[in-house]
Amino acid sequence: MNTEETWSVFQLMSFTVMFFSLFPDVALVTSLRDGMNLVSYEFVACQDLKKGVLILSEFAGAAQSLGAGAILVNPWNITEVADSIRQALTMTPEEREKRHQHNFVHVTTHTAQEWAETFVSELNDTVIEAQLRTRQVPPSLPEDDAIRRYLRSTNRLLILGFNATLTEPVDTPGKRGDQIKEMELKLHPGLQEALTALCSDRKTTVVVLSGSDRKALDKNFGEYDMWLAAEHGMFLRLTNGEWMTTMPEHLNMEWVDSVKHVFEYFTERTPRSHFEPRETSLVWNYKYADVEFGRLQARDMLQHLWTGPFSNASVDVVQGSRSVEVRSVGVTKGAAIDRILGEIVHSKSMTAPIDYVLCVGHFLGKDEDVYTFFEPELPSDGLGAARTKQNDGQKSPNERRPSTKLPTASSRSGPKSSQSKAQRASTNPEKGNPNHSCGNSRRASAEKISWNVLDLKGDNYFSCAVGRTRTHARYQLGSSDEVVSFLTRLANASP
Ligand SMILES: O=P(O)(O)OC[C@H]1O[C@H](O[C@H]2O[C@H](CO)[C@@H](O)[C@H](O)[C@H]2O)[C@H](O)[C@@H](O)[C@@H]1O
Repeated sequence: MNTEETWSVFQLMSFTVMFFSLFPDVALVTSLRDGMNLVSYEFVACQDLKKGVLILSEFAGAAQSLGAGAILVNPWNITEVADSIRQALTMTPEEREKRHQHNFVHVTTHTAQEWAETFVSELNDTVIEAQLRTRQVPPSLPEDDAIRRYLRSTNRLLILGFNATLTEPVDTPGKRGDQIKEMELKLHPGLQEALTALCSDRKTTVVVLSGSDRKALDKNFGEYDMWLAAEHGMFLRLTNGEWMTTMPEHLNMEWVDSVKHVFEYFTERTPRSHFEPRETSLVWNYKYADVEFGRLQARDMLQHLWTGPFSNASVDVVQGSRSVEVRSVGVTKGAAIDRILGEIVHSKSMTAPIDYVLCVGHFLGKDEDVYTFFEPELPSDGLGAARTKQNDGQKSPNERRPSTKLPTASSRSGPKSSQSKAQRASTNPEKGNPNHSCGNSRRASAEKISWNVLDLKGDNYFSCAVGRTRTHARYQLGSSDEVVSFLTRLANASP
């Protein structure tokens, strides 16, 4: 482009901005096909004063991002277009303001910089996914070695997932019908004895770290002497204590109502699917539905979500093999474990390092960060090098397990812990039940613990994925039945 051409483009842009800012009450974009339609964005950007209304063809690419504030029309439908013009011209100032505000936030936050960052982040996600695909299937959990090392250690930590780790397999013959009826997660009946024994061992700390809500964990594990970490670790309690929150500060939950609405819509239209509302995430689950239909519905649902509720929200969408989960950015098991560990060490007044960690779960990809948290070295295949969107606002990979010197109530207010918040849990899952009344999460002790909290000597760490072969875990087990059998062996081996 020569100087003259550059100047003409500049003049044209200035003219567009001036024109859009001063004159129109309404912009009517009726393209029959359109890649994006930049004019719509320019129009929105210029409406700070006039709050003009955008009528936008549903065939324009911009409809996906500005659809929430614009009036969307099918340009072939002349009556609809005419109606929308009337609607726009007679719209109340409040409605104009609300619609404008929604789109203005989108235009001003989705900048070129943001686009570039998202692009790189998604590229990284793709690399990680590809690496996971080609990653070798990890070997089976070496049970004998895991038991031998367990017996030799003196301060052990067992981190157990719940769903599909400690529950009965869905496909157990004769059990499927029951599961469909109840849709509720239930502890595998074969586990009670082993769990009781493991939990009552003074050298062992057991944590159930689950995406489930507090109520589900209370119901299934309330009688054991263990730690419960609900909602991917956002809520924590010792079973004889009260729930506390480990939630990062400023967790944005404004998206919840609109996503709920879409989930309810799809639940009604997908037989045997169900929707699990939690406090920090929402899950639409189609594991009992027709899988093919469920997948089609999930795809359709995601399109709805991206064009509507997600357009301005800072959320992570985690697609499971039979579920769609939406969480605020920053809600992962790996992000929470640091804070959980801090609380455990503090509460137990530990004076010796944890010398054995077993971490077993059927965790979603985003939660696999809990496996890598305890790795003494970051993976050398580059998996740890990518900073993905899910990590935004959390630790960078190189900080992934920095806290071997863990923490005190006071040291936890350092740079990393400044994201966590000691506060009373905001909502009581069982209203009216005094046993669940929310408690103060952290004792404000000034005492400092400056020894290494973890001393796993490399080999005293067993991360194990259940029913998954594409994983960052070191080992795998086929199903929760195998978990039951292993935990039973572990419990029986202890003196
Ligand atoms: O957090 P947990 O209690 O240990 O459970 C692990 C996850 O279970 C659920 O996801 C799993 O089942 C889904 C179908 O029901 C499947 O789509 C997904 O791939 C599985 O990982 C649950 O939806 C997650 O929130 C749990 O974290």
